Amino acid sequence: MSRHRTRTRPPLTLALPALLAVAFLLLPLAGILGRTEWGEVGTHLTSPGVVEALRLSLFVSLWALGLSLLLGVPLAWLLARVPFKGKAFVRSLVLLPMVLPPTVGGVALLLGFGRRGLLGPWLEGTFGITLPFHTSGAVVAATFVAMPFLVISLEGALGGLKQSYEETAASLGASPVRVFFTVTLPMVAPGLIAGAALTWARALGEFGATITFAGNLPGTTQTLPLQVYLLLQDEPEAATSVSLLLLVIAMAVLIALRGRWTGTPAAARPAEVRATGPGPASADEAAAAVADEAAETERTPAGALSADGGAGAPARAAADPHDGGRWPLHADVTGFNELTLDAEPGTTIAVVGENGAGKTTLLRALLGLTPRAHAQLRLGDTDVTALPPHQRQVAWVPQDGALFPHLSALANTAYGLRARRVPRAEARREARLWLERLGVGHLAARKPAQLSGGQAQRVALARALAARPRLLLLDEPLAALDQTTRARVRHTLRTHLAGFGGVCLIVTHDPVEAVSLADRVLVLADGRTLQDAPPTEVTRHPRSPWVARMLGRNAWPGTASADGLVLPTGGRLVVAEALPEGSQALAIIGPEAVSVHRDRPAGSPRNVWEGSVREITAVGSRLRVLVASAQAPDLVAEITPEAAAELGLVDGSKVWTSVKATEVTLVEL
Ligand SMILES: Nc1ncnc2c1ncn2[C@@H]1O[C@H](COP(=O)(O)OP(=O)(O)OP(=O)(O)O)[C@@H](O)[C@H]1O
Repeated sequence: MSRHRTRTRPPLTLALPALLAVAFLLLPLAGILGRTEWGEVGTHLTSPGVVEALRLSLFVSLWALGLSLLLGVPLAWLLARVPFKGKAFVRSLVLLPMVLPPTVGGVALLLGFGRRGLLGPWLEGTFGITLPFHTSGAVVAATFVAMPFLVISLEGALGGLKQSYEETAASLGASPVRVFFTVTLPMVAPGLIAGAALTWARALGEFGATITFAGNLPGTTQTLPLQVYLLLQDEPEAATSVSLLLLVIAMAVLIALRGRWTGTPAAARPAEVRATGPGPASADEAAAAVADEAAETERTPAGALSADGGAGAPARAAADPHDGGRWPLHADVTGFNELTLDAEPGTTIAVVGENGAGKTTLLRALLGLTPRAHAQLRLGDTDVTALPPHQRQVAWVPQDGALFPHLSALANTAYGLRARRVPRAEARREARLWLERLGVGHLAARKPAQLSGGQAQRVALARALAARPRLLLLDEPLAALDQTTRARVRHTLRTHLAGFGGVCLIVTHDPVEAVSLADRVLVLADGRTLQDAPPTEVTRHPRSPWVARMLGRNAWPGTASADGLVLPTGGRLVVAEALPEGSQALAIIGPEAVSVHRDRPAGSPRNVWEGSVREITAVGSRLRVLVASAQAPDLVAEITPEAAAELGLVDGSKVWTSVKATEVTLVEL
């Protein structure tokens, strides 16, 4: 869709009333400007009465702002974050002073806090405070009408803030208070500043509630708006000058905010990610990637700068900043996930499974961030089950990295160390070391918005590793990267995970990642373990059609018979090594084991089907041919482009496929 809208002439029926509305709003302002006696403005505004009222107005409005911040910030936080009964009522209560006529507000304040009001006698008896006819009364009146601006603006900003920022900060070791002051508050700052400015401007202009509740005593409660009202009777020119002053202040606030009062935190935008499609989907590619990376690893000593490390990393980057601890993992997870996980220090486990299988829920349970699943978790000798997320030493890299947008790459990376009270200089030095190890040392001063998707991911990883975790959780760490960057970062990741003394869980949908990065593949289905085995075992004997297909294999479920498998369609598959008859099984056929022929093949293969080519796709230097048949499920064959040309294969070609019985592996389900 084009980003440029064609300029169209607005329909007259809309344009006319809209213009009238603008004129309606503009005319009174023009009146003030037109009637101002410009030569006298200085005299009017410096008269003792006006100076006194201005001083009082500033005093009252700043106090009202202070009170609004003190009470309104927690209230906005409560409304945005905590589910509780009666929230709609509280929100209406907050908004009420905005729609209530201010004089009614003043009456209500009198009946609540006045001398004969509900709380007044107690305030007077206990503290000697009498609000009406006192400056404090003017402050209360201004706070009453102005605080809603702060609360709704901040609530909007907090609501728009993705919680993964705060959760990541907690996983890096920051206490809730630290998270609030170092992440939440800076990220909602635009909303907070806008709300505060509007609150102040509203308090400065308050009239009705103040005159009703606090009276109109010069020097005590007579603020500028009240003075304007008085001056209008005796000195209309002076009233115009003071009105002009208030108008200028109000306009200045609005112009400074430029519409930011909607409260959307500008900083909430995650670092731009250059997303591309999912990764290659064949086990061969995975194997090729492993081979490539093994070669790379040979050339790159562990701990040294990676292949993509960026030029000029200093030699000290080769020092190992891992603190040398070894933390085996034991987890019993209950709830949506029902599984037990044991892993030796240094194990990398790829967590795979269909959408909704419970991968993210498992990670969040280990972090202690979800009530949907509970993890009894032991890391090394420490049982961390009862500890809050920030004390578990479980670092989490969510899918989008969740780099704090208001901090530089360096400050992001140092965040976990600072949270653990490492002195600033040392934390920054160690953070720089990690950035260099991950090949992004030269980007230390950049903000996340100035990083590419790949760079941001590496910074996020550096940040997690720098926090000295005992368990590392990576949620699709490479999903957002293009193929080339993905291969590089994968290599970097492997190098650094090799030195990590804890367990690392990587959620992935990419078979290359699962096979090449992990020592074990944990396959989840409905929150439970379907398979937990080394990648080679999962590739050879996948225990679910989904995993098999994810790894690029053909997977046909069926019922074991004496010589092979009976397919649900009624067809048969002959295998060399049969399973006990009647058991449910999965036949795994590598696409390279499927032969494609133009005519029915003669000779040994017993599994022969007639079909037609439905799709031909290129995968690396080979072609994958999808053949549909009436007698068997769809079958993918992998052949060379030369073979395809010889056979004259195009979409729709009639072909025969065959698979030797020895090439089929049956896996009992
Ligand atoms: N907050 C929640 N409340 C209720 N159900 C939820 C919540 N979050 C997730 N679920 C459900 O729990 C199940 C597991 O979700 P989870 O996000 O862990 O799956 P996943 O394996 O990570 O999926 P994906 O690959 O799509 O990210 C899904 O059925 C999902 O709909």
